[in-house]
Amino acid sequence: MFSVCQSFSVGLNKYKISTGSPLSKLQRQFTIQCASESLHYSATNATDPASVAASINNSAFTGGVGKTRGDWQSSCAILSSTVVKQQQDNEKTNGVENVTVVDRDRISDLVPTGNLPKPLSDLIPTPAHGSETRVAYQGVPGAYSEAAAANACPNGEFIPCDQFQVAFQAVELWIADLAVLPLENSVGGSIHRNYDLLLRHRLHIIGEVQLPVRHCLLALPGVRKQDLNRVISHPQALAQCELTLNKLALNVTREEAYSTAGAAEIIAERNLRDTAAIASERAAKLYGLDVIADGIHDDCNNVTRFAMLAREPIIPRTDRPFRTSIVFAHDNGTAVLFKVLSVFAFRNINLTKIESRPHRNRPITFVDDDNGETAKRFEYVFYVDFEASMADVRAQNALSDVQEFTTFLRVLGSYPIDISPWSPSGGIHRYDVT
Ligand SMILES: O=C(O)C(=O)C[C@]1(C(=O)O)C=C[C@@H](O)C=C1
Repeated sequence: MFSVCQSFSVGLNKYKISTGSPLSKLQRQFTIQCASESLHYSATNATDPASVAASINNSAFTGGVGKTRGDWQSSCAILSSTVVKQQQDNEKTNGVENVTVVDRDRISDLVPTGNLPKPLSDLIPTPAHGSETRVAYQGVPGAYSEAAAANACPNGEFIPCDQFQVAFQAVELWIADLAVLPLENSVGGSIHRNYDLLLRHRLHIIGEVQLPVRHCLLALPGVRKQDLNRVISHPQALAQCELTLNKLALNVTREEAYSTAGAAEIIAERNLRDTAAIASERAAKLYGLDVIADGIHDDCNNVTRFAMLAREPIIPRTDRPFRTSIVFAHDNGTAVLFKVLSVFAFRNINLTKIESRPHRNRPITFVDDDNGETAKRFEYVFYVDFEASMADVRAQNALSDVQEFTTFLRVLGSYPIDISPWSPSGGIHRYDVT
């Protein structure tokens, strides 16, 4: 028997939750009703309707998306199911889509509160443990990732991790509240490892940091460029400085290190007088090295985009520019990728990034061609970023359509775009060799 226990509202929609009998020790079935439909939801560890309401609100836009439209609505679009329906009717009559703000608590959020963007940090949840937000990053102090973490959370406590995966795990295991990890660089391109890890872990993107990266060549005090046999750094940093290193005409081999600042640390610890590191000025100060060439990155607009990852998503809004990141896969079909991308184009939603990675569970399929021969086809998952908030009905409807063409769809996060003032990171022709 179900009994009505709790009502809650999401934007303009009112919902009632009824609790049912337990499915198991840990699971209980709940029914959520709104004016137009009834959805079933079973929650692990949830014992009361209030915590179900909270977890629904949290997972609403970000959970993995099920196979059917019903699953999709219960996991992703519940916050706006009525709004979407009304909107679709409007679309039919007007051919135009409006932007609707959906916020779980306050109708006043329907009204944008000002012209200026708010700082990113006002969306970072306050940690329950009461102390500073703990931010995991890959590398050691002096790494660009540490600078990005400080940018994301100026008063944070920073936790260095030796691998990207460890930073993911630090958040999952509650050692950290956030992880700040690089996704792409304007010169070096995508950091594929982190795209793969996003899919393997269940963290949510809650923000981004676009960090201008200014590389320096560092060596022990007194070392001149003609003393060098080796330059060591993170592979991204080596790639970002490739042309400039050639121009400097150093007679050096290039070797990879796990972090730019880690490379500086190695030189200091081992007293390597024939080796330079590509790293930040801060790394030079921390490890007692000299800057022997400053601004050695190939492009003065050298920017790395970092994702802020958390265990819980943030509630998307429309009072500032938002980006949404999704990942999807599809089965064989004609022009599926084109169809998927067109759902954004038709709604005037700007795509800012597309990345494909091998489909881990199904990297290759075999297809019979017209000559009766079997060909191998590579299979991919696609990561797409687009400029719209999941609180925007255009984005909700676009994803509803994407669902039609795909076999797997997950919203990795809907988060404010970093629009902090731009200062170039110096660069080519600006180095000064001693
Ligand atoms: O080694 C560092 O300092 C890092 O923070 C890593 C990293 C990266 O992975 O791309 C971050 C920013 C720069 O693009 C170079 C390296």
